[in-house]
Amino acid sequence: MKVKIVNKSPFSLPEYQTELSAGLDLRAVLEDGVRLAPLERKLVATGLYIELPAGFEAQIRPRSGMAFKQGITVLNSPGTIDADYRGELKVLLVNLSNQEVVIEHGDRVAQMVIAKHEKIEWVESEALTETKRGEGGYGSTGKK
Ligand SMILES: O=c1ccn([C@H]2C[C@H](O)[C@@H](COP(=O)(O)OP(=O)(O)OP(=O)(O)O)O2)c(=O)[nH]1
Ligand SMILES: [Mg+2]
Repeated sequence: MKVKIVNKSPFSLPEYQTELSAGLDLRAVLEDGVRLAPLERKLVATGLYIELPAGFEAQIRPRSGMAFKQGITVLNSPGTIDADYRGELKVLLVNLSNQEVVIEHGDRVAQMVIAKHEKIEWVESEALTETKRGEGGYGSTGKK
């Protein structure tokens, strides 16, 4: 599928790192590096603007390496980019480690997965179809 993109970043377009990768890595566009104190969050620019077709969204997700090694994750994960959004793609990072973490200009800070989604119409009803599970959840199965 072809997707329109405007690239105002100094970097090349986001790429799949391997042939069958689901995510396109996103690079931070920063004047200077950004410092994140423990539990601090910051919105990081990407310099990218995309135009998704109707019925698609982009999900901004953490990179597992950064999460494991540095405790950096995407606070609103998965971030939702709507098909009608025309603003700059931004990544909301949070530092969940107990140390300050420095993010440098050009670091790959998150990955973006393009996904299909449904658009639904509600059928408002008085009651729902009965099932074996019923209202059970939160570890209800396997209990005696
Ligand atoms: O990680 C993110 C999440 C969102 N957005 C942009 C694209 C998205 O289409 C728009 C709105 O996002 P969302 O619906 O999550 O935010 P909201 O708090 O509900 O704001 P709004 O009232 O503008 O929808 O912000 C980003 O750039 N990065
Ligand atoms: Mg919204």
